[in-house]
Amino acid sequence: MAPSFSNSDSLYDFVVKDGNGVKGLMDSGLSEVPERYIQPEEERIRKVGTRRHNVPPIDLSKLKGPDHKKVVDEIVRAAETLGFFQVVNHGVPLELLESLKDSAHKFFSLSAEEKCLFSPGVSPSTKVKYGTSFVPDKEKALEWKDYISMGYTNDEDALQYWPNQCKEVSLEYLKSSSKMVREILEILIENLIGVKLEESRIEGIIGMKMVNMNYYPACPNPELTVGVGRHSDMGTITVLLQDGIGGLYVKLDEYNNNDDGEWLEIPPIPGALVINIGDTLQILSNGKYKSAEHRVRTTSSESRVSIPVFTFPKPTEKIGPLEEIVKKDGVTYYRQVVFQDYMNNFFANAHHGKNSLDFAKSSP
Ligand SMILES: O=C(O)CCC(=O)C(=O)O
Ligand SMILES: [Fe+2]
Repeated sequence: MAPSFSNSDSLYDFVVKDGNGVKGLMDSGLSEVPERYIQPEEERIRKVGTRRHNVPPIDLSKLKGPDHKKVVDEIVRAAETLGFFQVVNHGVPLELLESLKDSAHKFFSLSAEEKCLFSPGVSPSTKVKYGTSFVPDKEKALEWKDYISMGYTNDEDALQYWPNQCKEVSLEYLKSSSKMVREILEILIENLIGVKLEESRIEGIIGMKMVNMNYYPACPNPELTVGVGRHSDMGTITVLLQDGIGGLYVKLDEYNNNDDGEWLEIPPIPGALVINIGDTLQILSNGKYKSAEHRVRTTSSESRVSIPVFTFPKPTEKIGPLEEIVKKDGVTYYRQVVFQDYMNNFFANAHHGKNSLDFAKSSP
């Protein structure tokens, strides 16, 4: 029998406080989404009529060969416009991508009690967190998503504190994708300032990493809910593995000659990884590279998983437009902020498009 939640508070307790998540809600036999998940009209995602992003994925293996310059240009162009692109021959083994998706399903099929061993305050590490939605206590409508977040400090801690179902594969994913992240970042920075940044500065910009596993249960009313509301990622570069279900959208704007703010679906491509530019890189580049506004639709038929690796600056790092580019531009659009402060502000608010960047904007 479907449970009845006498009021919104008992639902909130069941999903958020007791750690049942959206998965627990669906497993309890629900046939329609509770009020608390219903998005206002303007945030709902219509599947019908949306176009797909049909630019072919960038072949990273061609960086080592006669097409080097062409591939660099493709990466730069994507970072300057959409802030989103897909890559193949990225150096992350294809079998690993399959194992990652399997292990995400394994983790989320555990009982709530087992997953709650990673809830904040219970988890053996503050870097490992099981949760639901984004910041539930700040959101009017909750997001239709559960997640496990695994912050990286060192291999030993990862193997000790990350969940058994996914620790080995996640660590391997983080390591093999990091090489590509560095390569892409170096290309983007060199294009911007004409030279390579010193090692210590690069390290500051990519010094913190985290692997997340997102789980979006099949939803009885996908037209009323969102998996993730519109947002940009706060870090430098995000690498994302999505399964074959689809539902990830990126917003077009004036940089794409599209003033209407149309949303394009990023279609799943077997073996490809999605790359997106985060707020940090928009700030460092003084606005030249665009952090991408994106969101996720829910689906009625099957559950979906996605597995991002986020690369951030170290929390103590001061980020602001690179001096070299400010000199060239003669104007600075962002102020210097300590990355920990940027993060605190990011997590203090529900998802709301690219408003996260306002925190770092220079006063006029
Ligand atoms: O599930 C996806 O495709 C994207 C998830 C996402 O945007 C995020 O975790 O920041
Ligand atoms: Fe995101």
